Amino acid sequence: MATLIDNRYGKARVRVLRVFKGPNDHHKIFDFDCRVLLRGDEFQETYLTGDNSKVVATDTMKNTVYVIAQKEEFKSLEEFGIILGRHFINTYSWVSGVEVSMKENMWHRIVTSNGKPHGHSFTRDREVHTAVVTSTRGKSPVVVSGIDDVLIMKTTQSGFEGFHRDKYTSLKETKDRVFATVVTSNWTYNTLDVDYTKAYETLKQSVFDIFANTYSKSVQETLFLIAKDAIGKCSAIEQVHLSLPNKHAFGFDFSRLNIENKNVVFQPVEEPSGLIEGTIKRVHARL
Ligand SMILES: O=c1[nH]c(=O)c2[nH]c(=O)[nH]c2[nH]1
Repeated sequence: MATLIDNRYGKARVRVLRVFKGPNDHHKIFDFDCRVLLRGDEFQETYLTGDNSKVVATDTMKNTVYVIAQKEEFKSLEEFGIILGRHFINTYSWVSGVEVSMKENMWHRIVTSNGKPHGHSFTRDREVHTAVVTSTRGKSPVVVSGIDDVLIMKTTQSGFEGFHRDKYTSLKETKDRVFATVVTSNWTYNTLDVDYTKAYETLKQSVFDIFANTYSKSVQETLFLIAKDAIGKCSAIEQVHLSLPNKHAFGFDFSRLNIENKNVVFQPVEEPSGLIEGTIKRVHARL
């Protein structure tokens, strides 16, 4: 005997570039990858008997992404995910839930030699904006926003001292090291009335401000301070998860060559890296 205990299905890696065209060729773009998954008891039938009568073809789901992207006005990926989830729930009475997961490539306006950000020419680095919108029939959608692949490095004002030592410890204490990481974060909200773009920018600015302006006693301490700063600055953010690999760049060992180490030449090491993670939640004041 075998029984189906869970299922969901849909289309993944639907690539969309949506251009909102304003006056004077001033455009706003959303370049993203979208995954839509449907849930519903009646979808069990196709797994159990091959009866497809209630199956919304994944091809239809893919087409729907493009139709909604063209038809609707949205100011953020999060808003797009909410609209798309609502569409599936309203259109198919047997759909009980929809999960829309998106990854947006973050393009920035090219600044030409006149010093002004260009209206419709863009450049991008690795930064990715993520959003997962979970819609359940009869409930409010749940939004989780995130940021991935932001590379940052500081070349001083970072140390690591006073850590536990035992017979397996060889690491030296330092007050002055290179700190490089690739930021991955996601966060939840305590309200449905959110300016998602502003929340994203606030979180990113907290990463930059704390990282750049605060002496780091450990990656762990920096992680907590970033999340605390973002929670303090954006009242809609309820909880922040951060994942910070410690991309080591060790000082080269000049002693073997009898040459003075001036702490200006380092050996970046791809593997292994430290991996520091934490989840920080808002503490609500008791009334
Ligand atoms: O900031 C750090 N935290 C650690 O836990 C750790 N462990 C390590 O070897 N180096 C570091 N650096």
